[in-house]
Amino acid sequence: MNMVSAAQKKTLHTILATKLSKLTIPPANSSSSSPDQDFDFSELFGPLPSSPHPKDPSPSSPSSSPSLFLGDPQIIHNRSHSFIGPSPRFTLSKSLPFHQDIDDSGSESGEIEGESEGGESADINTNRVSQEAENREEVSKIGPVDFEILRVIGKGAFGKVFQVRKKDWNGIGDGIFAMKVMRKDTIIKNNHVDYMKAERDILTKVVHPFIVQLRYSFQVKCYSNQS
Ligand SMILES: Nc1ncnc2c1ncn2[C@@H]1O[C@H](COP(=O)(O)OP(=O)(O)OP(=O)(O)O)[C@@H](O)[C@H]1O
Repeated sequence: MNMVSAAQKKTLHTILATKLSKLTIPPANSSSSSPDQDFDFSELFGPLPSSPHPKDPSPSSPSSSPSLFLGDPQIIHNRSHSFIGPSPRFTLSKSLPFHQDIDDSGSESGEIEGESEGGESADINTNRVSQEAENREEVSKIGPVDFEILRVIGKGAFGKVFQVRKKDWNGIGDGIFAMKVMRKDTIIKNNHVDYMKAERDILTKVVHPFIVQLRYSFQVKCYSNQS
């Protein structure tokens, strides 16, 4: 058996050490000019309330500093989609039970789409068929004003996810939801429209204890911050 001599080992270590010392880690934000621009929804929701702890989502928490909510959530893993969405040969249903275009007059570009997915504590175990009928009237009124933004809970390739509380206007019921907000202009620009519609359709229709159900989806006009 060939044994590596101590001298050879030392040489290998030296080569390895030289190569490693030349490795550089690029700064996190060096890849694009303004990647967070697509994830800034302050014009829609205003500044987020301070709530550093998920169990204490009260906006009136006195101890938090502004940076806790103005900053982004801790990103554990960044994904980047390089694919171009599903093939257009799949015809997607337009008559989604929970989908409503709040602002039909707005142009596609510049609108912001929000989707509310039942969070863990939201009641998503009701019978969907009867729920559809029950909620039809409710759905016609659903929009951003019906949700109180509590905190940012995540960021994906296409949008930011907020923890929100549904307001109990008419005694219909409130609850904690996850609201995913995406910029339609970015989705269109990146050719991800079919992908987003497929995700919306699938999450609306699939009822499974391991898959969050999409309860509402709506779009609003983007209010640009022009100074
Ligand atoms: N219903 C939810 N309940 C709790 N957290 C959620 C929920 N939906 C999303 N999140 C959090 O927000 C993050 C971003 O979600 P999002 O759906 O935008 O992207 P993703 O599924 O992680 O990745 P991709 O954008 O590649 O599909 C998730 O990784 C998760 O941490």
